[in-house]
Amino acid sequence: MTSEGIPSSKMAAVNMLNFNVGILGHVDSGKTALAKAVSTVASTASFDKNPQSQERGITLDLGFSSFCVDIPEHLKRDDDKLETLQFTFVDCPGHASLIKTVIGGAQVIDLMLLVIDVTKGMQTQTAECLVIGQITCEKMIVVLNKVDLLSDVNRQTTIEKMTKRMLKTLESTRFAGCPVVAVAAKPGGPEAPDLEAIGIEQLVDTLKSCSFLPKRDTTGAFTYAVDHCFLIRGQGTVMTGTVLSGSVSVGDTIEIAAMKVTKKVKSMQVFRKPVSRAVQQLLLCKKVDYFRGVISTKAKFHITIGHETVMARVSFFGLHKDINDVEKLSLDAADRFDFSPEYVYQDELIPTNTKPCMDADANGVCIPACQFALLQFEHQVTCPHSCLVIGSKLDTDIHANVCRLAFHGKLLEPIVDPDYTQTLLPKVKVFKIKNKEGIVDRKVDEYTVVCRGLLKKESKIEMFTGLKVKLSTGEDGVIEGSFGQSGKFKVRLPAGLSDTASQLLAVRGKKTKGKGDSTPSQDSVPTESIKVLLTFKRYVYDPKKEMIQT
Ligand SMILES: Nc1nc2c(ncn2[C@@H]2O[C@H](COP(=O)(O)OP(=O)(O)OP(=O)(O)O)[C@@H](O)[C@H]2O)c(=O)[nH]1
Repeated sequence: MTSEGIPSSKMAAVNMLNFNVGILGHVDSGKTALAKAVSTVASTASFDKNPQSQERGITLDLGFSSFCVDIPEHLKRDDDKLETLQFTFVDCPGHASLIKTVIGGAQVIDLMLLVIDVTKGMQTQTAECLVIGQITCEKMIVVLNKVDLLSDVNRQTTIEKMTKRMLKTLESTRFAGCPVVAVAAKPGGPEAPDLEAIGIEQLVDTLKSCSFLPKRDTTGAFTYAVDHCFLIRGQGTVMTGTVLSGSVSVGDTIEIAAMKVTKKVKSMQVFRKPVSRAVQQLLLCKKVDYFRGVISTKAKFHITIGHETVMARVSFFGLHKDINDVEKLSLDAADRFDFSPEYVYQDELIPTNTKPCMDADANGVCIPACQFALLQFEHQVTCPHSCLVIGSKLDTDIHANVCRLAFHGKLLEPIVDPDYTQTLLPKVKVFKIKNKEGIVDRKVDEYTVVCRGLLKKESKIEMFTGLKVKLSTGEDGVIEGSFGQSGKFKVRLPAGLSDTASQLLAVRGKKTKGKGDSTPSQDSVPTESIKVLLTFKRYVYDPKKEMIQT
């Protein structure tokens, strides 16, 4: 197995620093044209080479390309020998239906180029890309493209107006005051193939000054997000992608978890140059979320981890105030959270606030405390430790003009299904405390009563066998097992029935006997019914389907 053209290229030579730049924006804003204008090296899947892309006239998957410059002064360190700065461009699709690919691509970027068609301004997917950028990367440059389409007379004023408008929009985001560069990536459009791009030099200068030393962590298990996979005759299977965590060297054996196979790494390349080692690339951030829909517990969301998007049921459970882990949301969005306060995380009872505790930061932006969530995936997904998790509602109508990204977070602890592997069992204890109430139906003897109304007819009573209950007359009991087929069950009372309970049950017995019916109906139940109360913990995730008594 070889890993050709690994774009985000960790692996570069020791004297080269790789910096990943995502190119995002609304469909047809000119992202691919910009990638082409600014790059000198193309990978296998760049510049819409995919025949389907050419047929449909839109970018369908991620395209990787690069160019190198001398290492800028501000990145030079006395103790290192960095000579070259390589910008790797990740050209993302712009069509609304391809947002999963954009989210996947954006998770490997350090800086985002937000491309805007200067004749159109902010469009729906521009806004969505801005949200993705806020979640995934640290810096942004706005690129106003197609300035050649503006008349000579109005060009400068239109660029200035659009720049002001963009900076106003970005004021409340982490990209406030970011650079705005005007370009024409492909002046004249498709009809003028030979015209030289305008403004690229200024863009390159801005890129150089905005570059920084990205955080790279080579520790932890090796996890690789594959974006393309194909066969090369004589070489075998080639996978291109990005290292999300850990590192890998030629000769290492890697596991492809989804296929349950292991393979040996034969060779690796970055933009066709052989390398011997690859390390992690991902930068983890948490940003503003503008989702306007309802985020309710137990609802299903599309969850994206790396390049994979899987449906999962999301259970929110409690609040935790940790200033380092704070997420900013508008009050409007935060108010729509449906919190379930009774959950417990690792034996610690979570505060029972029903609304997030609100703080305001220096700018008056409301900051709700962090929210724990349990994700139950519909099928297995490979998750690197502490990876970025983005939840979205991708079934929303793409013409609805709304943001589909709902929430984001960091993976805290994986819970592996024991059916898949015996090596890891759930460590996280997430359960809900449940109270159930029924009534004592009749006395069998001094130490046994039959109860009903607590469990449904179809409930598996054996799951409740052995759990402790309490009668409203004070006796403690233990569920012994089912009685008949209608949801009734026997309760054993180790200390026996109290006199009060015996009397109440005797009165009741007489009333029902008079009607000639050995099983009292609901109407014949006297008002003095004895209640049976059960309190237990139910796991939100419980592969063994255990009931745990509080
Ligand atoms: N006039 C003019 N046309 C441009 C410019 N840049 C791109 N175009 C044209 O705009 C159209 C879309 O360009 P692309 O680069 O494919 O746009 P894109 O944003 O990558 O498109 P998707 O990835 O499908 O969203 C093409 O016909 C380009 O020739 C420019 O600077 N000026």
